[in-house]
Amino acid sequence: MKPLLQNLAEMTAHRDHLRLEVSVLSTLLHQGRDLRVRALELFRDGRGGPAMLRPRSWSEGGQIVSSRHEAADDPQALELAQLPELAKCIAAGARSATRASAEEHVLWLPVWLTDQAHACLEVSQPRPFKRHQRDVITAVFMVYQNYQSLLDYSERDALTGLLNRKTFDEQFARKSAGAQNAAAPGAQPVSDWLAVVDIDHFKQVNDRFGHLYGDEVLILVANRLRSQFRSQDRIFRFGGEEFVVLLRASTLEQARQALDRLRAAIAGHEFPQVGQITVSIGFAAAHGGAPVEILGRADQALYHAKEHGRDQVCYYDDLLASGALGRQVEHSEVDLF
Ligand SMILES: Nc1nc2c(ncn2[C@@H]2O[C@H](COP(=O)(O)OP(=O)(O)OP(=O)(O)O)[C@@H](O)[C@H]2O)c(=O)[nH]1
Repeated sequence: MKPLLQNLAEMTAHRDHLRLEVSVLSTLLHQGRDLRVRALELFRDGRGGPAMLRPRSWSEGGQIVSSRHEAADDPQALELAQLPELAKCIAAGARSATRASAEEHVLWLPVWLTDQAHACLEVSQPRPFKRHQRDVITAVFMVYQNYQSLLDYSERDALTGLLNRKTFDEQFARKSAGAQNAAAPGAQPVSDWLAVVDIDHFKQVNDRFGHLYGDEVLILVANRLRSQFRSQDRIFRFGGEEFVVLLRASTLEQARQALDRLRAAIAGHEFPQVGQITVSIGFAAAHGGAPVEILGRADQALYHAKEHGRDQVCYYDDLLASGALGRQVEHSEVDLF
């Protein structure tokens, strides 16, 4: 068995959330005989749907394995309410919950990031936890949670709390590589879309009302993006007044509708002092090329939306099919880097 300190050192060497999770589970697994460990992801089933959970990684035959499914499609997902002790603990913002029966003793440790529990570690064994054992498990968990929050901080934009560009570069490159591996015969069709959302005439907001009001608009638009999309969609602030959404939708029409709903929601919102603002959106399928090419396509569609009246959603393939891009790209000032 590896010494605990060595396990902790290995754990904090990871810069990737899933590897870090696997590493903490593997460390916890060494803290008792017949111990079972799981990391449960907490998510919502659709916008406003019930709180759900699903095992994302778990111990199996002395190893840690991870689910191959996305949270929303995971057949192992269940409603949080089915684990009432854990549901109560999360509702109360508490640090741990337990359940004891003749066959099993369970300890749940929710992972809190700011004021939200995104995941929960579950440790169980057939006998009660000894005091020392529970203290060690809790201490390992605290190191994990602190490190998670540092990692999370480095991945986010300070103003809006959305994921930052660096995180986009890392996650999108990884996702694209995964999609290419999954492009085997019989694999599920990839149904991700990449949208670039850009506030129209944002410079005027700053010029007329000042940077503080400009910042406020950015925060409110970010909040709107968060509430408009589901938990499996990823939202990034790319810099300035530009946001990128990686959207999961089964069809082109669903993606278009989701993006147009966002556009209409922003256009219909009265921003304090500033009044009405609009956004232009360009989007493209998030597969069929290198990340930089996909981003370039969405950017070209955005550029077209800006050039043709703003406050609209444009899809790259539509523009290509209609010949609209051929003319535009020649004069394009779109900067890919
Ligand atoms: N308040 C605030 N402004 C920012 C921030 N980052 C970038 N900006 C401003 O965003 C503005 C972007 O302006 P432009 O790129 O000219 O675009 P625009 O005025 O939105 O025009 P279109 O995109 O063509 O509709 C500039 O005035 C930047 O100073 C920020 O973090 N806070």
